[in-house]
Amino acid sequence: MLRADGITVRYGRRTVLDGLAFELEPGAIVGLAGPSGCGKSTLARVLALMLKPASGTVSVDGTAVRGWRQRAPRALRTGVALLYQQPRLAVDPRLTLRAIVAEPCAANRVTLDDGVFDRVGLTADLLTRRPHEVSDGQLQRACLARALAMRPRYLLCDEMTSMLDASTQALLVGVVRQYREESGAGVLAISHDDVLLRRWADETRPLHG
Ligand SMILES: Nc1ncnc2c1ncn2[C@@H]1O[C@H](COP(=O)(O)OP(=O)(O)OP(=O)(O)O)[C@@H](O)[C@H]1O
Repeated sequence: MLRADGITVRYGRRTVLDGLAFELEPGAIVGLAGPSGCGKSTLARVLALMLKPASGTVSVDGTAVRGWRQRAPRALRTGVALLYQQPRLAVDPRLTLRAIVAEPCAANRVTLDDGVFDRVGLTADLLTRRPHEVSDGQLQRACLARALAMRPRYLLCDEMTSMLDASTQALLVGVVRQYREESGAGVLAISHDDVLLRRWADETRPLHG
């Protein structure tokens, strides 16, 4: 279980999350709904151990998180993956797509399973290109491959498909669902598109700060 309790986040004087509790069960795909600006991305960043809340606790499969960002223990940090709306902001523009996918595996001494490229539909000719030589959809496939290569126990998708055309959306959602079936990972899906969310998630929960 990926669990957050009593999470409060402030940006300056503004409180965005106020004592929020949230649970993501293994094997579940939970949609997160709420108006723009209510703190969905903020919660995703807290759950991914990338943003330290002003107060509150996060635990990953029963282990309480004590350090955040680079200070989070590797086993906790690599167990939770976060995918963003804009893949171009999430990659090093100098690297090839293959290197982008391989980087976290190398840093964490995880063997890269080449099957991950097939899984997201990245062909060999795309893997030698750099981000400016591919489309947003192709780059987002690489970001998903990079996340899945680490076999996360929880996958947090923050508007992962919002910038993409319908067929790439469907492909990526299908890949995530299949990964969930095989691995029993828990998935959090954040999207403005209610229709997509209903199709994608087993249940949708409102965000109450
Ligand atoms: N780094 C930051 N510094 C200051 N304010 C921020 C920061 N990040 C987010 N905010 C503000 O906090 C509030 C919550 O932002 P957040 O991105 O979590 O909301 P959201 O529900 O994901 O919104 P959207 O659906 O529009 O993506 C917003 O008002 C936003 O402007």
